[in-house]
Amino acid sequence: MSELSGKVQTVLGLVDPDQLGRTMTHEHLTMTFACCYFPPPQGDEAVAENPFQMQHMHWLRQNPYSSHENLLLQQEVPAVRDELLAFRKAGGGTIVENTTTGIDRDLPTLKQLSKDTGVHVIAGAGYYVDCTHTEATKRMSVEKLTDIIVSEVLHGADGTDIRCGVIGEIGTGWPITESETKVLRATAHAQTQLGCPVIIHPGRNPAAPAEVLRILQEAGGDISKTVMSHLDRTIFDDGELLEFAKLGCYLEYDLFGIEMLDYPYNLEVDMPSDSQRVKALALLVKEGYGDKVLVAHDIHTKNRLTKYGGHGYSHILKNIVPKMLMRGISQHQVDKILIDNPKHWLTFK
Ligand SMILES: CCC(=O)NCCS(=O)(=O)O
Repeated sequence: MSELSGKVQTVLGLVDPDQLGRTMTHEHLTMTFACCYFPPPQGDEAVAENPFQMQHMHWLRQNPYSSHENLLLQQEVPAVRDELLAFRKAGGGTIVENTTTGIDRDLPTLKQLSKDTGVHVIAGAGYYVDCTHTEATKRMSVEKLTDIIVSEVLHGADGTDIRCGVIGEIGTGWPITESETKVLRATAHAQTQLGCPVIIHPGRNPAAPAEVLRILQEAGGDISKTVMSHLDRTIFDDGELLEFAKLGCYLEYDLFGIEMLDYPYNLEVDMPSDSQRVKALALLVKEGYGDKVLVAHDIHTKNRLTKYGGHGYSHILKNIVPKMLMRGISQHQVDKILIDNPKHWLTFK
């Protein structure tokens, strides 16, 4: 039995799972999203160059990916520190920080933020989507990728001794590329060796989540210890959602706080509102999947920080939980979603 077994691995070391408390399973505290810049609508170029003014806040909420500066969350460490203190005050305990190789993971900063605020932070191993893979990464064998991921968990990542406590978010697009497929296989192999939690960023197509699970399962991955992220922008039909839920992974609604009309990465998608997200959670609970539901905000741009008039990392605790209760999700079930399910997912086998 490894020393990790029965424990959760934070950036400050191993902790007992009961210490985690209310947990956001998909956030970013420091990262760059420059890889996903999307040009502004014609005529909006000047606003896009200088969006952080009160009169542009609505524009920024609708076009968050069309301002270069908005994509540089790593410039906001002091504001994020304040946010984490507020998160603790609101009853939060733990953040799973999903930044992986390709979007500027910064482990020393995560460690410092955890020390400064008392919030447990769990860092992610592995690789983001194909367009961030270097040529060297694309040339690696599955075995080499597996060794790197295992080492990030056992010994530390990015030349530090700070260890990751989950694999992911592992980035995939649609269709899934050859390099992403290799990373998925390596993820499954590493998970088999480590007995660790895995979290996936699926492509923007309703078929993408199941295809990722198929690849992981074929490579020996443990689906029951795997989270499928971003279901809010991926599966819209209730019947399809319940079919997907049968596959046995954790089901994550992690874009709470994002309310936008046109989702630039897939204009076919109608991004749901927070009320619609709560409705999806209520459906999953009613249909017996309450042990599998997880929630988060996936903050990855500056405008979502309270410093810039955004909802911040405490939005779920302060605003969404009351809404969940109002829509018939019991307090017991809310506690499962915020405390028990994250704890079971994050504990090493
Ligand atoms: C790195 C953050 C991330 O990938 N977030 C998901 C954004 S979206 O694909 O849901 O638009």
